[in-house]
Amino acid sequence: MKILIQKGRILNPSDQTDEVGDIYMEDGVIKEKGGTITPEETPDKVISAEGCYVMPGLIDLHVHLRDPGLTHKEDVLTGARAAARGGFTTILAMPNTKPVIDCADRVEYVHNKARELAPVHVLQIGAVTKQQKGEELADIEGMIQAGIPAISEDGKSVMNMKLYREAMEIAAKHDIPVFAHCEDQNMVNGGCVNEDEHSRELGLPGITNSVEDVIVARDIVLAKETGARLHLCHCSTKDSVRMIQLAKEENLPVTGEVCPHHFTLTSDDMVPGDTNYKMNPPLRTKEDKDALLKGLKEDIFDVISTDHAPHTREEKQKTMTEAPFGIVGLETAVALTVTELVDKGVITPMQMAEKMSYNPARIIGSDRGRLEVGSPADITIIDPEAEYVIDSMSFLSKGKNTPFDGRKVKGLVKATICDGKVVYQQD
Ligand SMILES: NC(=O)N[C@@H](CC(=O)O)C(=O)O
Ligand SMILES: [Zn+2]
Repeated sequence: MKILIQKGRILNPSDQTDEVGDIYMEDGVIKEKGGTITPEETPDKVISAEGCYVMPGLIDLHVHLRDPGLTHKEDVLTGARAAARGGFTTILAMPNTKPVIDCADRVEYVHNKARELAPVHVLQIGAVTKQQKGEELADIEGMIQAGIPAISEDGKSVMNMKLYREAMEIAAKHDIPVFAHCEDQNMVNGGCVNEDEHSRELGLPGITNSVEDVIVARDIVLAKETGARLHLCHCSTKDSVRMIQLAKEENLPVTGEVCPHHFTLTSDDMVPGDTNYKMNPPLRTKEDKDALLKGLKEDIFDVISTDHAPHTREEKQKTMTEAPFGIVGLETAVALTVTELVDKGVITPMQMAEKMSYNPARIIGSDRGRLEVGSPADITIIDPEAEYVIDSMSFLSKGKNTPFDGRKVKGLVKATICDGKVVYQQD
């Protein structure tokens, strides 16, 4: 397969180049880049990218594929198709499945299924403890042998610090990152939304900032002591921003991510009773959101991830206290990032390419996330000027649970190319 992309705005974080030109790829590898390219042989496909960003294929470090066991919500194939439509060429699957991915066989199950069916790269993350019970360590080294890019107990925190530190030591020894969902399991105490005037008004149990902050602090301390690379998932509080900044000033191996819903919405936007505004961590206050925006602008946050968390309509029709936490994100992340961050001047298009591709690649030690001659042809083409209304019924994901249905946005994925093959093209 030979593909020529013409006249795009090529954004390459690895050498910070931002220039209009062509890219030519053959057999899954970028062969030529820049200027006007006239290939010797006729390409199989020519894509006009005039007025579009051409970025290294987006990488989402935080996706719930629900496979095995909860495939009525999502499976490897539907999740990967949604990813391709959302501009992602690599996604990392969290291990809170049924059963939990806590041993090599289960990692291999996902990797084999993805290799066979998925249009994009799927990397399975391993759990920290067996069955995510927080009692004994999972077979971390076995899973590393099977190719996990990271370990995570996402969905909860490992509350036993001694056990967690042992896991961090193993991660440090093998130089894989620990992805941390920061939530004190005792302090959360049945909370379902942010603790503030809205939770009090609606009589809903609240989640304080300290539920997140104490674990962020704890995990940074443990990363400092063990040397483990710590990646803080879905940061939502203003103090988490300050703590990551402090850790970076000390040159600790700490990175942080923010999800589009947390930089777009606050608890003021919640529609009472609408469980599509219920996710973990919860939508916080304007003060918190402003701190996240500052953290994104100043590169305190390295990553934008989706925390794509599909649930069924039936489950999401339950009450605010009973419905599960989580919203889908793979098919709205690009638009929300363009609309809320790039268009408003919070971050540049180059920073978008860094936070959605280059930095995630570096965190997992991948050579992707760059547009260089000789690198794998994982490429995302985005029209930043295209305006449209988000329609959850058009999602390829099985999950339609989003608070952004009907929202007017800018920024459309025109095409996603993975290993030199067009895996999605907008028609
Ligand atoms: N974020 C969520 O609200 N839910 C996630 C778990 C998680 O990422 O914490 C899920 O698995 O549904
Ligand atoms: Zn989480």
